[in-house]
Amino acid sequence: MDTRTRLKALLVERSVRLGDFTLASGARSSYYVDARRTTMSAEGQALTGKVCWDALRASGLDFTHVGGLTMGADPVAYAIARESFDRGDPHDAFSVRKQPKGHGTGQQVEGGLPTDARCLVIEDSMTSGGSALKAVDVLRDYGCTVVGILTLVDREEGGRERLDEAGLPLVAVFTGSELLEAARAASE
Ligand SMILES: O=P(O)(O)OC[C@H]1O[C@H](OP(=O)(O)OP(=O)(O)O)[C@H](O)[C@@H]1O
Ligand SMILES: O=C(O)c1cc(=O)[nH]c(=O)[nH]1
Repeated sequence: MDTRTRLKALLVERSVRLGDFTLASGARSSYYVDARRTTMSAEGQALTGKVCWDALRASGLDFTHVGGLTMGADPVAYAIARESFDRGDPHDAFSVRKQPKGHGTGQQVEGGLPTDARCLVIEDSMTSGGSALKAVDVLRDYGCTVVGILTLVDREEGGRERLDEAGLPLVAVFTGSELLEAARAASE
């Protein structure tokens, strides 16, 4: 089985839930992708790094660093950074806090991101695109350039259109509908 197929199987098995859920945007949904249950697993870390790194290299996007709004983005970004090192082309990761830290350094961007970085913003699961765009705003205020977005799962609920309007290219590894279809087939 190739790595993308195995990662999809892991997402279907560990992350896709059918039911009634309230989303970050406030919208309701009949399914939820708890990507963390895949991306934080040992096998999921390895697969996420490989599949996302290949997708980014195929995209042609020119970036120096990867990261997004904590916490869903974190294990995806760290897996990509690790994979980039293993492939001999290291790209460091960073995390964007939802709020600046209330003590210590008071930082909102963690990981030692240089202000001349070309950032690739990471999402685990994108719905409205609001979380990705929040990370973009914080990174631009910090001084960085944002060159695009990668999401492990695009739920196809307006995020791509909002990013298009903002002039930001989106790389989506899986769609919500393909995961949902596989989950429904598996439960039959
Ligand atoms: O495209 P959007 O409408 O913004 O929704 C997607 C966001 O929702 C989830 O995060 P959540 O806010 O649940 O927080 P978490 O990452 O801290 O778990 C997910 O990790 C995305 O970041
Ligand atoms: O929109 C969201 O909040 C959301 C949807 C989803 O499928 N998974 C997730 O972690 N967040």
